[in-house]
Amino acid sequence: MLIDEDRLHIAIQKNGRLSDISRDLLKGAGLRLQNGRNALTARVENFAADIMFVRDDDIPTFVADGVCEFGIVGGNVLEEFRLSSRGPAVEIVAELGTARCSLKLAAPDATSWDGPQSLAGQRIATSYPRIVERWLAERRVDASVVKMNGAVELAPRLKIAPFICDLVSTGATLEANGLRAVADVFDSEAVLIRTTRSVAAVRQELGEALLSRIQGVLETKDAKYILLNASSESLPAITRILPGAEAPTIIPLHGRPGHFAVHAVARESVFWETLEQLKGAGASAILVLPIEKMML
Ligand SMILES: Nc1ncnc2c1ncn2[C@@H]1O[C@H](COP(=O)(O)OP(=O)(O)OP(=O)(O)O)[C@@H](O)[C@H]1O
Ligand SMILES: O=P(O)(O)OC[C@H]1O[C@H](OP(=O)(O)OP(=O)(O)O)[C@H](O)[C@@H]1O
Ligand SMILES: [Mg+2]
Repeated sequence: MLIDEDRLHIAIQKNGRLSDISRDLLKGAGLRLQNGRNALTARVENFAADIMFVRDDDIPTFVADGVCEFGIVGGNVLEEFRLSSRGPAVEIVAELGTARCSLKLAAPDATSWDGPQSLAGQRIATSYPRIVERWLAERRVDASVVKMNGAVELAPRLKIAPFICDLVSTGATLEANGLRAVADVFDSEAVLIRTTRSVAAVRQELGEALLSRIQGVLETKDAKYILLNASSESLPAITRILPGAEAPTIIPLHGRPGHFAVHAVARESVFWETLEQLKGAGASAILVLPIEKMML
């Protein structure tokens, strides 16, 4: 497939933790991908866009160079790229609230730790040398950083370095390797990035359309439509409880003076506890409905 000037190009991870997240987000935005899992590119059937399936480390470069207008990548990979000399021709246009993890400094359980100065003169193995070097410089600690591309947790056992700095979410990998986290270096989540290079008008327009759809998907992720009935006295308390709702619509109930139907979009998760609170405040006939699409 040749690069087509009239189509958008979106870089996503081929195989790994971000692959399904990225495909699902594009699917949620209504994009139907043509090719299967093994292709390196896919044409979108119903939107003028092509998808590139690449290693996550290459995604910021593709977007910064303008080869792809959009990409989905971990904030950690983007930050490491931004600290490189290639310059920041990339902007974050949406935080995806998923693939949350932290880059943490860790050491074998028995290693003593009295704060960052414990690292002075030590070696630290990591796949994110620039982030770690910045963290050390901010704390004026002089330590050496050893780059490893994977299996960083093995470094202390292999005597490559007594400390590591790697991604942690549940902590199970650290525990399995007899390591404990001693400091948080960088918190990360998946992000949608866009090139800051100028883009041909047709692709600029496609980009705006895609972004608006993706923002709609993110807005509706936890959003629910709530309907309930309430008396005029209970309305103030009820509207205070509605989670993340903007001004609700309040409609008089036919044949029941002083009683209203309340319709509201809740932007946050609606838990059973919230329904119980609403009921306690005088609401009845409470319905919580999923929202399929939203465009603001
Ligand atoms: N344990 C985790 N929990 C949540 N998110 C994670 C976790 N580990 C990594 N991530 C996020 O997912 C991204 C991709 O992780 P993955 O392990 O698939 O990358 P990779 O092995 O470098 O893949 P590639 O082959 O594309 O280079 C990471 O950069 C990070 O943002
Ligand atoms: O705290 P945990 O929940 O145990 O997760 C942390 C692990 O997850 C990531 O690796 P991943 O599983 O993506 O495998 P990889 O090393 O092949 O990238 C990361 O590099 C850690 O090794
Ligand atoms: Mg990678």
